[in-house]
Amino acid sequence: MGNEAPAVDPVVESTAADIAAMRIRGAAAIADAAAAALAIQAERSDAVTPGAFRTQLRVAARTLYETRPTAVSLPNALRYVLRGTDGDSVDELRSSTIDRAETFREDLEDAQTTLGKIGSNRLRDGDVVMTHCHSTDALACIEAALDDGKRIEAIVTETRPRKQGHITARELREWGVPVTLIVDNAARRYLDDADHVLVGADSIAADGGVINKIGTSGLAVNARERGVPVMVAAQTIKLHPGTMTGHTVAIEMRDETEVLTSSERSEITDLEDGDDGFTVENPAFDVTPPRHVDAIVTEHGQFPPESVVTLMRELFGETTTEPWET
Ligand SMILES: O=P(O)(O)OC[C@H]1O[C@H](OP(=O)(O)O)[C@H](O)[C@@H]1O
Repeated sequence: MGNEAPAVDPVVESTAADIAAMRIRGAAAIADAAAAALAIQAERSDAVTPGAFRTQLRVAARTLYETRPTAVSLPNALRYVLRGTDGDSVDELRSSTIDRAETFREDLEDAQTTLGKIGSNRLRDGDVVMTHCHSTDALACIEAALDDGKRIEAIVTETRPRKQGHITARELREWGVPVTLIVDNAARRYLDDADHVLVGADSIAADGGVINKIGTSGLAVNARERGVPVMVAAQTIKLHPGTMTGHTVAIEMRDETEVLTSSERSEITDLEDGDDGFTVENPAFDVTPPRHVDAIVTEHGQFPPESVVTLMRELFGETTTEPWET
């Protein structure tokens, strides 16, 4: 009995469920929600010994970690908070965890503001920006450019299958930015009207490869062919330390119901028992090779993708076992 994994706070469970179902989505928002959930776990912990507190926190971190595999901001957030958990008593552990989570969340917000200012330098008055999916880091660049009085227009891809382009369009319209919404397949046609492609990232690999919403790599290849620069807005929590030691970034495969309804499926297969010869694949992300990316904009400055590894080493050092695995 004593060896059973301790129960985690219901808020941790519900945050994990919200991340998995994408009610909380976007790499930065996921990291923020995970840190907030760990703080609540710490605050409400019923552990009576430091060992029990730490075990409970590790189980909470693992619960959050197992929700979605691609955005490295999630493990980076969990690692940051857990490594700051310090003290000899439950009370000390509790308050250090809460403080650390708060610091993380504040830094996250500050980093996005700084990144936005840096990224806005690439945008000139009157520029047209093509976006893909919904990225708060990418939008921070546009917001900063607008704050500087620049007029910006946007071409927004719908971003199948979940149409997060609609979120981008709504936000840009709230800021008064003229928006043209297009289906993903129209991107190449409209690149001639764009001065930049601006996207976010879920993970950045050590070789400068950008892991972002499915369709980004095709868009970047087309942009290169059209001579339109591709700018990736990514706070340093999107840097994937594991890729420095040869790990690849797992690409999340999501449910086929995001792509087609069951009645659409049965129109295709027309078989009550299903059809073994018909498969739907729904990868949520793809990898854009560094040669198709012009700049990665972080809160520490802009980097050619190939040089991002230097920053990665500086910030993360050598990777070790994750705290929730021990
Ligand atoms: O952190 P921010 O810039 O907000 O978002 C970064 C990326 O996270 C999103 O993934 P999803 O919608 O969670 O699958 C998109 O791929 C977006 O570009």
